[in-house]
Amino acid sequence: MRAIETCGLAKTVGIDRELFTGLSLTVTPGELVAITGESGVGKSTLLNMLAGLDDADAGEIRIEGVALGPLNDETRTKLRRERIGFVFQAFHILPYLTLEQNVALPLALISPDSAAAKAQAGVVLAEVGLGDRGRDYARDLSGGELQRVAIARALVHRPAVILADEPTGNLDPETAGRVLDLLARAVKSRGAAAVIVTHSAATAAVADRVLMLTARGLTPIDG
Ligand SMILES: Nc1ncnc2c1ncn2[C@@H]1O[C@H](COP(=O)(O)OP(=O)(O)OP(=O)(O)O)[C@@H](O)[C@H]1O
Repeated sequence: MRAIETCGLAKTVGIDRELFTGLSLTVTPGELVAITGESGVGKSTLLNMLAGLDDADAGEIRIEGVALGPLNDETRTKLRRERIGFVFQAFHILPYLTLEQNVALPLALISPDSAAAKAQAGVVLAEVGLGDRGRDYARDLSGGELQRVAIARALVHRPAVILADEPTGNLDPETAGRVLDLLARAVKSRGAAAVIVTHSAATAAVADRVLMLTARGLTPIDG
């Protein structure tokens, strides 16, 4: 089964500015794909489309075999909450919640069992090396630590697909390398499919494939 499958995607923004056409991408479980390309070419737009947050003008996106196009908003939101995890550059971690509460948030959207959610949050926090910090408030953490919390939160509901937009953009190279290793190991051990938008060579180094986005779609870059 393919975790992500797109075929002939096209996207126009504004009145008639065509970002790309004929874009095809297949990502299998356990595979980590890095997408690079010039500023403004449409990398973040493509991630939003893969998450069902933005519509394609042509072509189809399937997540675990389910086509996003025909789904109504409610079903799309359900699929996104249950099957997709996000990591953003700006973290989106809430400062006045504890790490445990931040990481448990995606589970709260799926199931009301808060004790189980807390336990599960503790397990992923340990996986990212923050097992003893669950009761600390997010506002007291460093940038690298916050990014690890963001990764834990993206993984906690065991999504089939992980989408990351410049996940190490704010970090120094050494911390960025450690965070990426961790993300790559988590993707592999869980058999998730990951798409990471990046300008960083360090991300490209942990990826199984690096693809360049241009107006004509995605082209492989030789490692
Ligand atoms: N809803 C919209 N209406 C008009 N223009 C848009 C819309 N969404 C995106 N764009 C434009 O589409 C282009 C692609 O944006 P996007 O953020 O996807 O680029 P990117 O490749 O991620 O860039 P960067 O590397 O700088 O983050 C930009 O020029 C942006 O201004």
